[in-house]
Amino acid sequence: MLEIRNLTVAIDDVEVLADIDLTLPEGELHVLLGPNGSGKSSLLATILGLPPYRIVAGEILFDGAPIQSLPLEARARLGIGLAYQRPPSLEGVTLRSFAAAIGAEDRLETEAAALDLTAFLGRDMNVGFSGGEIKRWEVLKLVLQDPRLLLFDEPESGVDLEHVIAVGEAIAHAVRSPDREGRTCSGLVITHTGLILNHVKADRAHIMKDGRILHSGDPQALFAHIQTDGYSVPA
Ligand SMILES: Nc1ncnc2c1ncn2[C@@H]1O[C@H](COP(=O)(O)OP(=O)(O)OP(=O)(O)O)[C@@H](O)[C@H]1O
Repeated sequence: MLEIRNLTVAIDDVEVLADIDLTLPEGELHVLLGPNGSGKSSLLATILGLPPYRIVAGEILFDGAPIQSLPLEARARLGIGLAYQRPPSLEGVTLRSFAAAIGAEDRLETEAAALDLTAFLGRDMNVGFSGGEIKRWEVLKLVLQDPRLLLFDEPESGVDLEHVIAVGEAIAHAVRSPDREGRTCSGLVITHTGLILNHVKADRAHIMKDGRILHSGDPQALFAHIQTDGYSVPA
């Protein structure tokens, strides 16, 4: 579904990603691991086409076609969606009105209940939400958008241990179920804590460092390696 080849990306003249190669097949869920500032969020933002990231070299293929020249809106229409690390507040837009605006009212109650957000549906987006509530709504928002390629930037950070289960199950369900047109989805999830790995059966993990993919392999094995030996290449 997603193929990234030799991707180098800069902000102004500063390189933030270098020679990234990553293949995410249809139906798979991969995780990105790596220290602060290693380029994980930059990679997700570049896939979606967010500013200020500038592709210096390489290409991003979605369903075999290059998308790096397409504007963000066109990539979203192709079915690429991102749950942001730090989403903004939006006064005057309730969760219910957002769901109506994207034609997802029919699924709102069920999906909101799964993430324990039923009581929030009349509130303005993220206004006065706690840190964990913001992250749960961010996951729900992406689920409601029903993308084919789901990108999650630290979806469980700040989420309490009970609700991490709900977040993990919502991600697993969204990635492993077909979209509304019956097409297979894929997911890419950034995690520091690894908690999400207990609830999402990830197919592959990639360790990023200094803007590069250092190593790829089995998610549980790589996470265990990081806990003992840090972000290094396993022997
Ligand atoms: N808009 C920007 N302007 C300047 N520098 C930026 C910008 N966005 C990212 N960077 C820099 O690019 C590097 C990679 O940042 P990025 O957010 O991708 O890291 P990350 O791996 O997601 O980190 P974390 O785990 O802390 O979220 C960092 O050094 C960061 O300061």
